[in-house]
Amino acid sequence: MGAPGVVTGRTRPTKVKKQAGVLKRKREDVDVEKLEQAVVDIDPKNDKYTNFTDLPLSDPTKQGLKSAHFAVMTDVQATAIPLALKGHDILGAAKTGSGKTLAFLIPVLENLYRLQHIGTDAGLGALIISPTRELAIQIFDVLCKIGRHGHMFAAGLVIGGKSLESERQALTKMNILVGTPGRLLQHLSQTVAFNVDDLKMLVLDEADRILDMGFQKDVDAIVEYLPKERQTLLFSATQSKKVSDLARLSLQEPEYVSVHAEDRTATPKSLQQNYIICPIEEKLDTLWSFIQASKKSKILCFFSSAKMVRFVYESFRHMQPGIPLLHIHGRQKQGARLDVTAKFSAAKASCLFATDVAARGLDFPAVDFVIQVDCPEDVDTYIHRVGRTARYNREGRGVLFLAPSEEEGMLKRLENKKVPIELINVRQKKKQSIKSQMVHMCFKDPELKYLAQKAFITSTKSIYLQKDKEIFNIKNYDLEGFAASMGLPGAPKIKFLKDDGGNQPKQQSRQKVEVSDSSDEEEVGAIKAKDKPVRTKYDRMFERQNQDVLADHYKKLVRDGDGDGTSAEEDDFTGGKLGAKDDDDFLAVKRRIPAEDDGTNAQLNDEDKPIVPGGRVVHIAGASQPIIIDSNRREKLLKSKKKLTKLMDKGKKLIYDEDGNSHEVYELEDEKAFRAKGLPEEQRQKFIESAREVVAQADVEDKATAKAKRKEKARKRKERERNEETGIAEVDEEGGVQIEDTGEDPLANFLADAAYSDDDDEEVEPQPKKAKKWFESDSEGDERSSKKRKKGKKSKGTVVTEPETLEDMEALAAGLLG
Ligand SMILES: Nc1ncnc2c1ncn2[C@@H]1O[C@H](COP(=O)(O)OP(=O)(O)OP(=O)(O)O)[C@@H](O)[C@H]1O
Repeated sequence: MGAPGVVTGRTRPTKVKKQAGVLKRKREDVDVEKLEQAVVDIDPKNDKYTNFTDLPLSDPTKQGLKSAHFAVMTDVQATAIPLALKGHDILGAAKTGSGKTLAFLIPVLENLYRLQHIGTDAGLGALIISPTRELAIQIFDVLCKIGRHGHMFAAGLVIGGKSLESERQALTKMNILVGTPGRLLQHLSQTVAFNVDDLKMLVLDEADRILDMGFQKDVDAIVEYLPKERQTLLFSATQSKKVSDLARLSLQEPEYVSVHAEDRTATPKSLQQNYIICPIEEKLDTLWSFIQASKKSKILCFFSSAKMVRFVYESFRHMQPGIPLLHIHGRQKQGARLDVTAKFSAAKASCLFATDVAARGLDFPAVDFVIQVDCPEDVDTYIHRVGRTARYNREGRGVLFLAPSEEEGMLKRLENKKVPIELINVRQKKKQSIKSQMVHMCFKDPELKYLAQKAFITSTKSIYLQKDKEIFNIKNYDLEGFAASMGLPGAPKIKFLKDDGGNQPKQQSRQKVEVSDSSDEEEVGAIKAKDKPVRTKYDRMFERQNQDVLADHYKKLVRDGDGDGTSAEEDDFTGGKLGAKDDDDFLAVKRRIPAEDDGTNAQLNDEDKPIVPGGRVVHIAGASQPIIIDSNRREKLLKSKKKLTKLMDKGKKLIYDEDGNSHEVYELEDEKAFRAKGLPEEQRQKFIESAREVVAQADVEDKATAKAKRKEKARKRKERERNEETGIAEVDEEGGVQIEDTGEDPLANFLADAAYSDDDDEEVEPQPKKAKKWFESDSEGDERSSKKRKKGKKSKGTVVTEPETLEDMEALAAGLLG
């Protein structure tokens, strides 16, 4: 078995090797005949198988199982493998972590082996479909693990992420393929050489998920390509015997392998399941406190939206929780998702925040706790989420957070599906409040605040869109409190339609939205893109709604025709987990773009009628020329404000003469008139002469003005000094010296004086340097105080005159001492 996309098998370059190959082939033929007989002899109803070695398996498979230390079969393996070896179609339902992967992989290897469906010419023999890329990779890894010891199949993984071309070349040589529905369908419809006519087996892991609404179309289309005569195996922890599904997949008399019916619980025995009552506004406090109390554990926390996952991850990370945090959701790039799964698998203590993209099938080793922070949409989702712990007889704990209004409905449903769960209480002593930290972080970091707003909206929206209204009723949640718990100053405005869900399109499962969202480029994107018209950022901008939920100014921007729609958030917001169609039904606030101001300024008038064949003429405000719309591309141009501005006339710069007539900046004179005035050189000289005279005259005027100004200033200065000398100065309340108000700003005076002081000429009278009197430095303070003393500060606001007579001096002294 080889690496993804690489054909494995042996090459035979030399004669000796060729002979060895022939011998080997013969030995295999003998082996195959024996095996065939042994399989015919199997009696699944009566025989009891315990170990893998009890089954008629090929040597390479036995070796592979042995080297991976798989010896004793699990219940589902012991029941399903014998039936599948005999070629039966199977509907397999067994608990999470019970070993379903081997229950279908072993029959795949064995049945193809016995048919000798091997080598590049044999074509595709088995197709294994998984709902997520991570799960497909995991299945492929197990296939390689047990198939690498002597099997010569070519096996490949088709999940996207690589170029179609490179996958295409390898694809045509594969015997076994593991893939996600979207990418597989893409190859089936586009890769001509991909031949599935001889397909022997089709396997659907997490079959209920693959057959539900999210993948329905893709899977039906894939099945159309496959031969009807084939063996089909369907496995899931939450499998049902839906007749419609059986018909869709042309199952023939399927064997129903249901292992958990016997012990009367739908979940593993080694799993301890509890729930706590936790109002929505206390979820973050409770989760934080829980993490603080379990820093040495491996914890997996589920949320209903990718934005919430991001918000909790980012905010908790800032608060340094003392345990490595990770996050995974469908909007991450494939590389990042794989990195996270690898890190969480390898970690001893870690906390992973996840959406339901990690709910199914993933086999993280030794997870201690699964915390369902947001209530799952249904019991099946609960079972898959909680099944990430307590796998293959190991112990594990699941804790479900239920809002008071969710309790009754959810418990009823869990009980109906045989899920044993008990109420526990949170120790109030251990509970910490992180509200103030959240507020502080959101205040300090606008990006986090914005993320909080988006997380609030998607979480609320996800509750609102739940189909099970008995459990989820948006009116029962304290949304203001919820927003406050996230550090937001108030709940972002979201208007729900009066029609409270009655007209909702039948709710798509949240998982589905998440998963299909996760695979923007690869899984579904390429196929679905075909059905949808191409939408540009500008299109999305005009279609966007409810923008005022996040920013009032944005609406204003759009009304002003100023938004360019290129904000980084745009994709995030419109491409969120819940699709644009949901937005229409969910949010009442529509962006209003008046027809006359719709951002295009294109006014279609009477002349819109086609006057040229195949086109119509449109006049654009501000453009001198009409444009002809004769193609879709041109039609789109009308919607693009940016492109339209290019068509508009550029403005002209004008100057106005004394009579108020406008002229262009450069106006060309009539040539005849110009020549009549004389030779160009003479005209130039004349012009220079006249300009020189004008400049000289202006110079004389300027000098006179400057001189007059200086004289005036000198006069004012003298006057001030005279005033001072005659004592028209006051001592202000603070004890500072204040000039009598002359109606001029002393600072302005000072600056003006300084400006002129540089170019003082002989006409300017010498300036006594007293200006600093009003703006002194610290050292000058002493001088001032001595002067004050000289003038005699008697009391605040009292005008004091210089003592002239002896009596005056005695009176001043008495005042100073008194
Ligand atoms: N016979 C076996 N002996 C020992 N370990 C086994 C055996 N079969 C499976 N396991 C181990 O049990 C774990 C769970 O197996 P697997 O992932 O196939 O479970 P599953 O039933 O597909 O779970 P889920 O429903 O969550 O997808 C794996 O780690 C696998 O290696």
